[in-house]
Amino acid sequence: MDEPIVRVEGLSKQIKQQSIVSDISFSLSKGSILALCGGNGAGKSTVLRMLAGIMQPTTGETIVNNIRWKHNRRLYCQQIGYMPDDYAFNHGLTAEETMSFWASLRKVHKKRVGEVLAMVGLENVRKKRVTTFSKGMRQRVMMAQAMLAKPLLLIMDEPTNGLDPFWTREFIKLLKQLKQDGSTIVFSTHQLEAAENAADTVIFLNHGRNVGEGSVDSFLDRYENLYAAFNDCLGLE
Ligand SMILES: Nc1ncnc2c1ncn2[C@@H]1O[C@H](COP(=O)(O)OP(=O)(O)OP(=O)(O)O)[C@@H](O)[C@H]1O
Repeated sequence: MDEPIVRVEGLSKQIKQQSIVSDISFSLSKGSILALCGGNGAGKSTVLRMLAGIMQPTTGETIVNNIRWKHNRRLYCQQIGYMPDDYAFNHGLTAEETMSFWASLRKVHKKRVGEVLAMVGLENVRKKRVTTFSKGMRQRVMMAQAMLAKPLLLIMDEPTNGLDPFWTREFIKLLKQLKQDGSTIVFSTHQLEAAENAADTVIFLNHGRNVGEGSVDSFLDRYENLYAAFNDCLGLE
């Protein structure tokens, strides 16, 4: 493997003495796509929040582009675009105004707002208020904001939630395009078809632990699909 661009070492999170995430480690080379897969409450969002630098790990380290979160949080976060699994939009703002606000915070040229809205198919509704958008359209606004600053690492929490089949396919195409352009991507999902179609490697999480990992191709050599692989890793029928 090339020199990894992302390194996660022994990441754990405890909240009120409860173990939420235990000893997660992985590394990613530039231009690779990792899917974190698991059911509700498996710990996916918690891992992604720690990797995004918005939640402090109890133990372990995250390193992106050789920058340790512990050493330089600001510079670390500048390497990353993060799409959370939920977001409360400001009622009054249009899609374009919402994106322009984020663009100004990140010192991104306004021209990029139109580019990313076009990438997620929202340029025709850019003058409409985001609060009038469907769940899937709001997801696409959040994807667009994560891509604004052309981050080295794109982290997306449940990006296909609320997307219809057309936009799920478009999303997969978009990820492949971003990968070709050199982005490294980590996304979470409980939709294993999305992982199968979009990711290079997967980690299966259960109760905050890694219960299986490998390349999608290596799983598909051994199993009919990722569902069968996931069930086997969890010891299910
Ligand atoms: N701030 C918190 N305080 C207490 N428990 C928490 C907190 N955040 C997460 N948890 C618990 O940690 C576990 C993992 O949560 P997390 O949101 O990371 O899972 P997830 O895999 O993203 O789930 P989902 O697919 O339902 O979004 C859950 O049992 C959740 O209730």
